[in-house]
Amino acid sequence: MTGLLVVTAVPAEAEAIQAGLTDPTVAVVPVGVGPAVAGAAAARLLALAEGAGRPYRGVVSAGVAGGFRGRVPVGGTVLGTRAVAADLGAESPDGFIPLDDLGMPAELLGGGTSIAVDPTLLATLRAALPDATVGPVLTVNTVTGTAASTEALSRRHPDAVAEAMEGYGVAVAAAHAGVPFAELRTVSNPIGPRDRDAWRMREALVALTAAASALR
Ligand SMILES: O=C(O)c1cccc(C(=O)CC[C@H]2O[C@@H](n3cnc4c(=O)[nH]cnc43)[C@H](O)[C@@H]2O)c1
Repeated sequence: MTGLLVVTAVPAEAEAIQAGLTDPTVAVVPVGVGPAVAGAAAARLLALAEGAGRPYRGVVSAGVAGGFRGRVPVGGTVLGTRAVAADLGAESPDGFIPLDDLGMPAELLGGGTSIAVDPTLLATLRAALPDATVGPVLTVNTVTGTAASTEALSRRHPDAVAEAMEGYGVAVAAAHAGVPFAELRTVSNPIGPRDRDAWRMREALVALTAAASALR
């Protein structure tokens, strides 16, 4: 059994985590932006490790995220309880319909559009990061950038704390491989009308380095 696999979207996130790691068995790999590429890459890494007889004991989707105002501050740390595919479904004049509600056979939905993180992995991370905000993390294909879509997303997911673009893809890969999954994020920007000046990437990367010692 090897250590944890931590997948990030971009190298800057991987480097920030690497800088704060205390456990040498943790592997950190940048795999790309978005749920499709992150899920495909994570699935391959998990399968290669399993095939080599050294399966990872868990996989963590980590990196920066947008935070829902009033739920988590910019610079704050988030631990996901569920990875939610927030835009996987259909639009209708009456609003968004999640894929689970569209009558798909259950076996074609993998873990559904909301996948719970592993409780043991989450408990370990919570113990090491007691100040982290804990709650569902949405996975989106498009960064939310208008007041209307922020309001709609917030109404549909009143308990969600953050949105990012990879968690659900990695969670599906983990579920297929039978490997525990978790999500660790630090907040680079508030979710809302697009305002690049409000992004605090450096602050979020520093927070990622500080949180990295929890990955063990
Ligand atoms: O809009 C831009 O100009 C822009 C410039 C650089 C990067 C981006 C991104 O969209 C980065 C997405 C990347 O970071 C995560 N992330 C961070 N904040 C959010 C968010 O509010 N909503 C969704 N994803 C976010 C995400 O996981 C990606 O890996 C944009």
